[in-house]
Amino acid sequence: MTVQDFDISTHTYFLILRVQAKDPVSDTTLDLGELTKKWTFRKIPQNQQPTNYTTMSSSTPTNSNANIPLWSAAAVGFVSGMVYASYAMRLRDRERLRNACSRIQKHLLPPQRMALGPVHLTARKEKETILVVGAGAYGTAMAYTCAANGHKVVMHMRDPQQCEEINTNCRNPKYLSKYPLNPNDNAITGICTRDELAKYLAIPGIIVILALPCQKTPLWIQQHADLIGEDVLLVSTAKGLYLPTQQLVGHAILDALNRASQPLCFLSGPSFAEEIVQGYPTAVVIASDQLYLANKLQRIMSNGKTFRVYTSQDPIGVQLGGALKNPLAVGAGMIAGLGYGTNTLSASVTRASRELCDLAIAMGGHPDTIDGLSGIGDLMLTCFSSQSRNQRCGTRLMKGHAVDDILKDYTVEGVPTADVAVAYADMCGLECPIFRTVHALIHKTISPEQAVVSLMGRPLNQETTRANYM
Ligand SMILES: NC(=O)c1ccc[n+]([C@@H]2O[C@H](COP(=O)([O-])OP(=O)(O)OC[C@H]3O[C@@H](n4cnc5c(N)ncnc54)[C@H](O)[C@@H]3O)[C@@H](O)[C@H]2O)c1
Ligand SMILES: O=P(O)(O)OC[C@H](O)CO
Repeated sequence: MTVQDFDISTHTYFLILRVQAKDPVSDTTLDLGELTKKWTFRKIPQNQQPTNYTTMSSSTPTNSNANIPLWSAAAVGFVSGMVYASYAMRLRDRERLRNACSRIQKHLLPPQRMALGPVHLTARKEKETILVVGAGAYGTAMAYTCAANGHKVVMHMRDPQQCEEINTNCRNPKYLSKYPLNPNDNAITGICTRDELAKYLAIPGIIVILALPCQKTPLWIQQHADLIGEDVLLVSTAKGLYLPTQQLVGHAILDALNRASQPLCFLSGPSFAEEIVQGYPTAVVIASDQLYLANKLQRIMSNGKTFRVYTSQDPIGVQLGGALKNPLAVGAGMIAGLGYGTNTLSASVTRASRELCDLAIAMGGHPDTIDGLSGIGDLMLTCFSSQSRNQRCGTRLMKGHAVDDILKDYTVEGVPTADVAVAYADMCGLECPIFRTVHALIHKTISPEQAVVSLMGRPLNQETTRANYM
């Protein structure tokens, strides 16, 4: 941040401020705004002075009087803001930088703030290399989003034919095949061999988006741990709880790497893959213990029009919200499969949201996170839309389809996650009647008729009583 120039004459003060800062992540200079007007500081009679800010005016100086104390106050404001901003930059914290810039702006009158313009941390300009692991529906949507923003995107998949098709015809033959994979003329490359994977994973600064089903993610990581450097940024999009060890997927990834830490982010929120590619405005959240990692991905993936990324420093809550909504969406589908109507669905989703909050908070999530995109937001999306595979699975189960047949047709994270959710509820001493009923219906330990009686016939109580605790 630099003061380019200022000039003080007896009656008039000319300020030309250019406000810049260095982005610690991209190492580029960010333009935060510019004050190019000539400001005149004039003395206002005591009884006309506003109480809480320094008065300046951009009118041409005529009879205005010099007012050194006012200028001093403004200068102190700017300098304190700059000191705070340089401190923020040392901390590599863009939020603090934003706050520092707001502090500077507080010393300006509203029209002057408008002249300066809003404080924008401009979008990252450099292009990244991004490796998307998994060429399913969500991997394709993630690759598309990153490629549309101009990044170099490579998708890794197991199937050589699928890979060939992507590289020759620019389409994923298995998922979202209607959409050409060259948004903004930036073609996505397919790779399928371990050697190619090793080559890309060795690129300094490579970002790896993991778009595999939750139950497959730790195994893939374990098989490729030797290729994944300790500074490779991993972004998990899996929305599930890992059944073999009953872990959050992040913990399972670290165990699979056999490392205590790794740059790791979690992307979650209400986002059907196809709607992303269709360009329907979509908002997601990316969480990391290290906020700067989430901030970095926020700038890489957001596009200002159709894809908006929020950041979070609650990776536990974001993982729990995205995973636990899935068995509840299976339950919503069961209601449709049993032929019930909107009363039943609305009541069930409302009570399900209470269970989701109670369980996620008991397991370490933050309440605000569960109220957000990765909790209630995604619960709404999947419970109310038959686009949801979890929702469709519930409907098919109630129509007599076998769960194994459904799982052969498509990924349903809610099925294995229901088992872990019930284990978590036991560990926390939570009643969670909807989770338990969905789990029992999936495993056919109760009939649909018994399920209705067990939910509707529970002891009567107040709506807001935290009766969920056993
Ligand atoms: N589809 C969506 O709209 C959506 C939205 C948000 C989040 N998600 C989450 O993203 C994750 C992936 O879901 P999806 O919809 O892309 O699933 P999908 O079934 O469409 O695709 C999964 C892909 O993973 C590949 N795969 C499976 N096992 C593998 C292994 N062992 N090694 C390598 N590749 C393997 C499959 O071949 C397939 O290409 C899930 O956790 C899901 O909840 C999906
Ligand atoms: O199709 P589903 O049920 O796996 O849901 C996909 C995503 O989780 C929606 O955000």
